[in-house]
Amino acid sequence: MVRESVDLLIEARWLLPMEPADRVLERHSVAVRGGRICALLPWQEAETRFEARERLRLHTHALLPGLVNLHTHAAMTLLRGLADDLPLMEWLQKHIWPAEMRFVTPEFVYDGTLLACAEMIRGGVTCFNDMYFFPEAAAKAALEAGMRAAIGMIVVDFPTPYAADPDDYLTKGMALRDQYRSNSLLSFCMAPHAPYTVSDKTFGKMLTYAAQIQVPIHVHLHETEEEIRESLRQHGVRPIERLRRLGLLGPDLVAVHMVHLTPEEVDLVACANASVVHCPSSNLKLASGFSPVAELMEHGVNVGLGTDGAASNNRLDVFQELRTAALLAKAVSGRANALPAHRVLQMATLNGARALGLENETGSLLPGKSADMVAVNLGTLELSPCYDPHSHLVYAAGREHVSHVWVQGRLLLNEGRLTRLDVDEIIARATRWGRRVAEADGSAPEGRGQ
Ligand SMILES: CSC[C@H]1O[C@@H](n2cnc3c(O)ncnc32)[C@H](O)[C@@H]1O
Ligand SMILES: [Zn+2]
Repeated sequence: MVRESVDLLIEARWLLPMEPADRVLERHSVAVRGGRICALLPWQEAETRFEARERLRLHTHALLPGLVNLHTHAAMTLLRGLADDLPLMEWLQKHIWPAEMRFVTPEFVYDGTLLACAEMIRGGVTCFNDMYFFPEAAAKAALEAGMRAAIGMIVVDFPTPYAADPDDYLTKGMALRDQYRSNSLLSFCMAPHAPYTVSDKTFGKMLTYAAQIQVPIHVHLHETEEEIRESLRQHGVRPIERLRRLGLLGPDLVAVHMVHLTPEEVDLVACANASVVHCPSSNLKLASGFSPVAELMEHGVNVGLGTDGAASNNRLDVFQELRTAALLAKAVSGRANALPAHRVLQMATLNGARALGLENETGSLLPGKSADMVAVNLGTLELSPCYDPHSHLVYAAGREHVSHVWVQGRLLLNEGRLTRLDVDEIIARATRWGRRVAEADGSAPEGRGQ
């Protein structure tokens, strides 16, 4: 019998395809050809059917789709730890926005995003949904890192070093999207920052553009009680109702945070088929509150997971979000069976891909999809024995157990080592930025050995 040739054959102890959420394939292989998954089959069958150019035996590992970080501001790695222990508006207005006005340039965004990519790849993330200034620099860094990214065409209704006014933001975003239109790793989102920074008129324009080019609309929404109070004062309605009236509440909406929701709002979001991004660590750290995630999911809402930026988390660690989301859902709903491990993993993979309109490309291990995958070693001291790989991935493992990462079949992490990125160079650049920011902030870190 003539064997079919493939580029890569990976034998994994456990394959977790994520479709359906709780499926576990034991002692199965994944065959990859031309950057795509071509088959999932038992080790023995793979052996007889395929002739592999390269093979990998991961006999203590779980292999699953790459994690999707559904909301981040990647370049904020360079502002990590600058202002902690503050509520959202004080954090933004007194610390983060002034620092961004002063330091954010294309170089800052490129260096910060590359640092974020290195951190995320080491943590098993293959795709991130970004919202930040100078998105052209974020796109360049993501491509250099070999990651999949959804780049935000951002707008706020005030001038920043990136753009002068809403039309300027939109023109720049649309030009960037045109430039990368046929790139297989980059997709785009319309990204109005939040209800308190974007006017009705600007939301209207963004909706028109988003419908024209068929991209999701990525926005912070119902993050704090204060946001809702301000909206009631200024617009007479809560932000979700305001967006509904403006026509934004629909299947293309990717609403980040959604912490404070009435039962009627949960119904509205579900009926609209909108997606929600749950960012549990950011919500805890900024004391924003607890999103009713289990309730949203029980109503059929597509909920993904995000880290938010490194200045409000302070890690870009989706493994941490998996565990925190699972534990919080139980405490918030009062039910220990709320959000079982396989469901949380599906949130961080397939649901993220769905929200970005990428579910035919990534988010699960199915023949025909891109080979965006992560291997996690469950054979270590603290993870032995393993009865249930879903359980271990959510409740016991951490990003330190990620061993291999592939995007489009290209190996980005090999036995814990980044294959494309120069870690020392990334650290050196981050340290230089750190010195500049700290000097301006009056807290130069000489005493910390830098
Ligand atoms: C328009 S670029 C993105 C903008 O968002 C800021 N930001 C970071 N984290 C949050 C958050 O949790 N809520 C609202 N805004 C946030 C970031 O600093 C940039 O200014
Ligand atoms: Zn955010």
